[in-house]
Amino acid sequence: MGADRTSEDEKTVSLRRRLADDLRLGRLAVGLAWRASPKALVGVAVLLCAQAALTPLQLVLAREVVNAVARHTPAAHLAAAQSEVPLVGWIAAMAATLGLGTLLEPFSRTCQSLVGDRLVGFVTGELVRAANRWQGLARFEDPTFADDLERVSNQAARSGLDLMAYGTRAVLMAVSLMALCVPLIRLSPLVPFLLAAACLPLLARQFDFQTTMGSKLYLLTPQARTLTYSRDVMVGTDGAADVRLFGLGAFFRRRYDDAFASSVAELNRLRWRLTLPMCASAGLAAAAVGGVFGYATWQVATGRGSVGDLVLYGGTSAAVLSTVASLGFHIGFLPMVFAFLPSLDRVLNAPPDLPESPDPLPAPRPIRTGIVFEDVRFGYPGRDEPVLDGLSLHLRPGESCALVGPNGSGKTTLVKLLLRLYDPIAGRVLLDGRDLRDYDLTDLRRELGVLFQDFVRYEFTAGDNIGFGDVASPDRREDRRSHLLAAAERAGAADLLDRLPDGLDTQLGLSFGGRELSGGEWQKLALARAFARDCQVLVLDEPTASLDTRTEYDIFQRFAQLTKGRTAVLVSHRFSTVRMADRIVVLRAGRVAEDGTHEELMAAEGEYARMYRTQAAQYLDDLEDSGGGAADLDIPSGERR
Ligand SMILES: Nc1ncnc2c1ncn2[C@@H]1O[C@H](COP(=O)(O)OP(=O)(O)OP(=O)(O)O)[C@@H](O)[C@H]1O
Repeated sequence: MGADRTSEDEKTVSLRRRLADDLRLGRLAVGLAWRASPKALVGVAVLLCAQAALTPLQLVLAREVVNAVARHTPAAHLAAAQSEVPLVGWIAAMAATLGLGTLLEPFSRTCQSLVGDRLVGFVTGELVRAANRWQGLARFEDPTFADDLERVSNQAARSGLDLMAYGTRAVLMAVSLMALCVPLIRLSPLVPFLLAAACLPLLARQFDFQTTMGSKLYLLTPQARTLTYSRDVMVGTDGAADVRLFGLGAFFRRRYDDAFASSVAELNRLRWRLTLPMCASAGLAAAAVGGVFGYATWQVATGRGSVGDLVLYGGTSAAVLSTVASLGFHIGFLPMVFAFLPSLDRVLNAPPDLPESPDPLPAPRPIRTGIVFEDVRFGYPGRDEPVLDGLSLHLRPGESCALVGPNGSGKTTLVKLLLRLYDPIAGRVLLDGRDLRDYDLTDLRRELGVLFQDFVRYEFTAGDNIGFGDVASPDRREDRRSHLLAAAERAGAADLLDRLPDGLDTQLGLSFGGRELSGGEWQKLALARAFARDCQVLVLDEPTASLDTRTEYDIFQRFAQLTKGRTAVLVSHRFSTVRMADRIVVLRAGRVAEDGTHEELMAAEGEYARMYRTQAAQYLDDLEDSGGGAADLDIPSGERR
């Protein structure tokens, strides 16, 4: 007995919590709609109320018209009847309500579209605002969060309006159902109850249909994302060449069709499973309405009611049936909206993904003691083994350090920790002796310039592609163009700008009819972007991978000057590039395996020396072909082939 009561109490508490949660989510969604478009939202609510009030009003007016006409039959009295004020008044009122109904419908739809469009724009704005607050990468790489983002973009964005519109309609329909029952009481007090009993199963089935379909759609989000991904591979520019050259079109099409068919088949199975019992319930409700109409006809025929009453009872019963049917749909839609609201909540109210210090320090300027990795351990979520495991390294200010190591040894991961795109699982990354987590992240990032291996090709102007490295101070720089040109010059992109029809103002990329660049040309602009930043730490991940040997050689010649006064971290497999650095660090198994100058590592005859010799031979061949020379590179004869 006591246990039963405890479980009942628990149920009540959990129900209360759910209700409180749903209320909070509802407030969030409607609040967004309100902030997006308050006036139009009020307009929608008023119009919906007016529309809902019209149906019972029209039925009452119809009864009055018919009764007034019936009072004047036979036909000889009709002319007199038409001149009567009440009849004319009823007809005019009836016509007015019909006209108003016709008028309100498009008006109401337009208002809803207006709120809908504004709401989608507003929620997207909020989404971008929220995304800008997330400073790390982990959240963007989490597939569960990606599902939430998909739901917000597709289903949840309009939820505030949907809740408002469907909720208001449902309430008004319930009120109008009650209003419709009033005249039926006159027919017999039992009639509304019998009708309600016969219509309830239909209401329940409609509700069940909507909620079950809503949950299914929610669960199918990962499949929907897979479909979108496959579609993008097939019709997007990224996969266009591969798909054609490897003949992948039919293959992907089949995979897409299969995945699509299996999702749709699941939905259809469910639809049919829910529709058949719904039809049975609808049949029961229709039979009840028919019964009421038959009973009303018998009453009128036996002199216990007017012809107008017959119209009223018949119309009312039919209106009850159609109202119940759409009430089920409207109420059922609400849990479907609620199913997607937690995603909206999780996305818009996601806490900061990287812990923020309550009292953050400004980034040091200048950096005095440098950057220290102190026994750092880091692994990506979902992977058992760590990528970095007990890594320790000191990057001194003003020093350039190259990271080398086999694929997957953690070079890029290390620089991402340095840029605080992730936090270590154990150990610390220190800047001037303080944990990176103690600094104001925005301020810290101002001191970091970066060129990633998979740099972004912005389909904007060439000037934007460079200037995005320095958006913090575009207005302060009066000499912005010369600043961008100087960055381009340092990255070896000056010739490229000369060749572009509008120089810095040339639109790039094919999506908007701009000029397409080669991989190396894009990389030069990305390098210029990194150089455009007035920062103290420069991170260059494979900066010369796509550059021709000549350009790489030029950069090599000026590297010390380009990184002067900055701490530079260089990740590269090209030993010609690696040699530019003051110091070289070899990573293996998540730790520092070798550390020293080029000469020291060559003398140590370790893995670095072996890899360098293998590559130097090939590089020298390339350089001779492009007009450079081994002498320029200062490669001692002992290091050559
Ligand atoms: N975002 C990520 N999520 C999960 N695992 C990742 C992620 N990025 C990298 N990894 C894994 O971490 C390991 C180290 O990757 P990282 O990119 O740091 O290596 P790298 O030394 O820079 O390699 P490369 O020389 O090929 O550029 C790899 O095994 C990779 O699969």
